[in-house]
Amino acid sequence: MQMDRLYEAVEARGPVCVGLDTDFTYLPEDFVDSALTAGENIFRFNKEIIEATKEVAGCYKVQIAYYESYGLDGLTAYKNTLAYLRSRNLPVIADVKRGDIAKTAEMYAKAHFEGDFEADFMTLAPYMGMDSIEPYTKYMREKGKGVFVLCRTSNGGARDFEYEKLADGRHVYDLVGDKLTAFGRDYLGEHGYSSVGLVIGGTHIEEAKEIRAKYKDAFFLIPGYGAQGGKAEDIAQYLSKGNGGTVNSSRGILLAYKKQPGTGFAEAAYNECVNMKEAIADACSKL
Ligand SMILES: O=C(O)c1cc(=O)[nH]c(=O)n1[C@@H]1O[C@H](COP(=O)(O)O)[C@@H](O)[C@H]1O
Repeated sequence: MQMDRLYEAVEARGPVCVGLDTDFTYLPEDFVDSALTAGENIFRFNKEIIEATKEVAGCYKVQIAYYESYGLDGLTAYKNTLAYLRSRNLPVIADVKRGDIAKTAEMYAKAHFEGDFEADFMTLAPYMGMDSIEPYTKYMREKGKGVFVLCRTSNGGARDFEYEKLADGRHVYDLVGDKLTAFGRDYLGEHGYSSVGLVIGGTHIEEAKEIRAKYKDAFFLIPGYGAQGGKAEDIAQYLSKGNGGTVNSSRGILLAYKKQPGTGFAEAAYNECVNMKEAIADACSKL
């Protein structure tokens, strides 16, 4: 089961999730091979980032928009990046944020859990309701796949809908978390975490302790570290003994070389992962 595998990867290598949100403009000029396409260069860059960070990252998240924006060339880079990660036995989250009626969701599940774009996990948006989530369970049962459902996101706009209060006093994000964790209880793994995980942004911390305590069996995907301002001491509160979640940083890792003059991008990415991992471990030890 992939959620058990992710738990074990975090236990072995730490909670850092390297976000491969690779825009062509992030590539150092002297790295770009002008004989190759944008997608081919992006894939070359990703391979170096993966090789440099694979001992210090629990998993990888590949944001599909960065690849779609380069058309078929970008999607080839997306496919190659997923295949490369899977061939090295590194857990990979397809950040595709899907959400649609059940029949269409069946196709999204097929698109991202088998074939050219097969990943171990995918991100989902819950707005259309539980029948838009249900079709993914076929792949949880048959192939052990997992999903991360947006619950309380890292952006400022989280306040527009997710923080709205219901008549019973709960936030809309509480409703999402309560429903999804109840639903996920049929898919618990041996480490106590369900194949249905939640996306909990690391930038809002008011209710961190409450959220962690309430959703004990939900593994969290925690974006917002670094470029969006999330700090290790805040994020640590969403983890449970340093596990139970994976902390994403994309620009902070891919562009680390710009803050480390004289250091190549792959080594700078490694350094950033190590700093992040140590800062989170230190913050966890102080809780
Ligand atoms: O689902 C996500 O991954 C996600 C949810 C959320 O609440 N906030 C958020 O930033 N993300 C993603 O996490 C990554 C954050 O990137 P950086 O801000 O560059 O570290 C991007 O791929 C976002 O699409």
